[in-house]
Amino acid sequence: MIMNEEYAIEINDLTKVFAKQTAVDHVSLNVKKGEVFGLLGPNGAGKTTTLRMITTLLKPTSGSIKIFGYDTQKNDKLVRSMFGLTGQYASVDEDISARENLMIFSRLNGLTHSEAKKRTNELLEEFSLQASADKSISNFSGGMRRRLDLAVSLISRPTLIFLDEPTTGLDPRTRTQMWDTIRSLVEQGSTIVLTTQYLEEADELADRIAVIDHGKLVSIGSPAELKAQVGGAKLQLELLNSQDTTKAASLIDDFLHIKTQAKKQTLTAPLEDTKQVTEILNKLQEAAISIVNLSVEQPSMDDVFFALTAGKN
Ligand SMILES: Nc1ncnc2c1ncn2[C@@H]1O[C@H](COP(=O)(O)OP(=O)(O)OP(=O)(O)O)[C@@H](O)[C@H]1O
Repeated sequence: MIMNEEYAIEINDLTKVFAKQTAVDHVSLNVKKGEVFGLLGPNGAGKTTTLRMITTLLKPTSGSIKIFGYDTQKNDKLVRSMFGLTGQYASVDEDISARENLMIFSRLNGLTHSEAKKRTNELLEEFSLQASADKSISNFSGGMRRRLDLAVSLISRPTLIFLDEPTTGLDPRTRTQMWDTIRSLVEQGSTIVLTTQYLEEADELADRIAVIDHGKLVSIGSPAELKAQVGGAKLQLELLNSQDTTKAASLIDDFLHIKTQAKKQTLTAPLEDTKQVTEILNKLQEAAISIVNLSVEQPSMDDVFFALTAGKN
């Protein structure tokens, strides 16, 4: 079997049709080894369905998926031993403690009793769950519960980890802690695929993002590349005197070779490079035009998302 050394996952023309509805529509993408890959999309976009197919929980209608070079439909058992999965399907037992859950899942993963005990202690420590290790998890907070879910999925030290909406429903502080945990997994060399509805989360964590809408891959790239697709930074200048507006606009037009937008004494112009700001300020100063306010706005992931999915929802 020829294995592509670069990719952890290769998805080719993947489609899932439920009854009449196409949940995933001819999606092709590759996930590189060692990267954090984000599947981003609104509710019902097809993220979970895609993840369930990659992780062999759901059979594709058509298309193929390879994990570390192995076809998931032909080698499902082998492939399943290659990754950890956590999120919407985690099935830890509510009535017993975190320690007992970790012990049970360790034994299910084939560890001996003493290995299971050792791994359980390591994971309780790594996920800061020692203090509550012996309490019933029905008393756990959402954040503790997520950490336990993640700990369970890491028992076998998988190098490929799937996280389905890892921070949905968590408060901002717990969400930040979860991000730190995810980053530390990346430092240890794991490849991570996560789904999220949060633009900010994708921006914070992902090396590359696939934007999915109505089952289709709308765009793929690094956060910076996606932002560049909707245009670069914008300069906004507020002039002291409104009678300078026309002159200032034409100075900037000549320099940037674009049409500056003017609204009263506020001018807005797209920038190719933020270094252009200094020269614009110099030119305005030479022309004795005073400004009272200046801002350079970078496009946000929100801008990207709305631009890419505009008119489709
Ligand atoms: N088992 C199923 N049977 C029928 N339709 C389904 C099934 N699972 C998902 N769907 C439909 O497929 C579409 C995609 O759903 P999916 O759960 O993959 O979206 P999602 O992007 O993960 O959304 P969310 O953020 O809400 O989890 C939705 O319209 C959903 O109703």
